[in-house]
Amino acid sequence: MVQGTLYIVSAPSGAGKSSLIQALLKTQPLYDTQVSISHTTRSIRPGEKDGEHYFFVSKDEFCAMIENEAFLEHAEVFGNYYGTSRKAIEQVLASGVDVFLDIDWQGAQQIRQRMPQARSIFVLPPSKDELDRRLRGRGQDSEEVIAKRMAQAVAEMTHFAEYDYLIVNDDFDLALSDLKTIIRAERLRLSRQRLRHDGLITKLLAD
Ligand SMILES: Nc1ncnc2c1ncn2[C@@H]1O[C@H](COP(=O)(O)OP(=O)(O)OP(=O)(O)O)[C@@H](O)[C@H]1O
Ligand SMILES: Nc1nc2c(ncn2[C@@H]2O[C@H](COP(=O)(O)O)[C@@H](O)[C@H]2O)c(=O)[nH]1
Repeated sequence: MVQGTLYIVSAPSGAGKSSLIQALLKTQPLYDTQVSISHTTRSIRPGEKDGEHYFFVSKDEFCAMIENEAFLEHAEVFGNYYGTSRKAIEQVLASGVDVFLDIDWQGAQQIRQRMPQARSIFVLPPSKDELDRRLRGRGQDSEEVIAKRMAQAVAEMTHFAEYDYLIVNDDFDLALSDLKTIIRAERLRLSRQRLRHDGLITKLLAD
């Protein structure tokens, strides 16, 4: 079985990374691509479901998971804790499915150290004004939370060069097409194709 590829997607809050990942998943079968569901201590937003958008846990539960080394990576973002379950990711990758992580730059650095084979994508907004408009347009965060996220946006964006790919999410369909192209190219990488088509290559090269 060829291992799935782990994709890290980061962006300043509101740039559209979750929307892009969700749109991509609609075009891919579940047996090919899945998104990781993180654990978080942040409060649940209207419309969010526990176990679907996040696993919403208390700080004590989160700390216990850190102690039990249950996270592949974890970080404090905008005053809340977020983490990626090690077991869930390892199981899905082992079954050959590609997994997307919607995580911040701190988590991305931890994953790169532990899994250098992971691929990473940074999503930029077309402008700061548009980022602000999208955060407000989403209508899910208070003024205080929006201000905190805008204040952190530049700090997040300074890490763009650490990523393998850069997508500017101005026109959504174009950005989605860029994301699909990246996935397609990664799947066509010689090393993966060789593993996948080992039998065929052996036959073709036989005398
Ligand atoms: N290309 C686009 N043009 C206009 N609006 C967009 C575009 N992409 C996303 N949006 C909208 O911007 C808002 C923020 O998008 P989204 O929630 O996907 O951002 P995010 O980067 O995942 O944020 P967070 O890190 O806070 O989870 C949403 O209302 C979404 O519909
Ligand atoms: N390091 C991690 N960052 C994560 C994880 N899950 C989400 N995030 C990032 O947090 C912010 C805010 O998300 P929101 O849902 O509260 O808007 C965003 O940048 C996410 O990418 C995680 O498991 N680890």
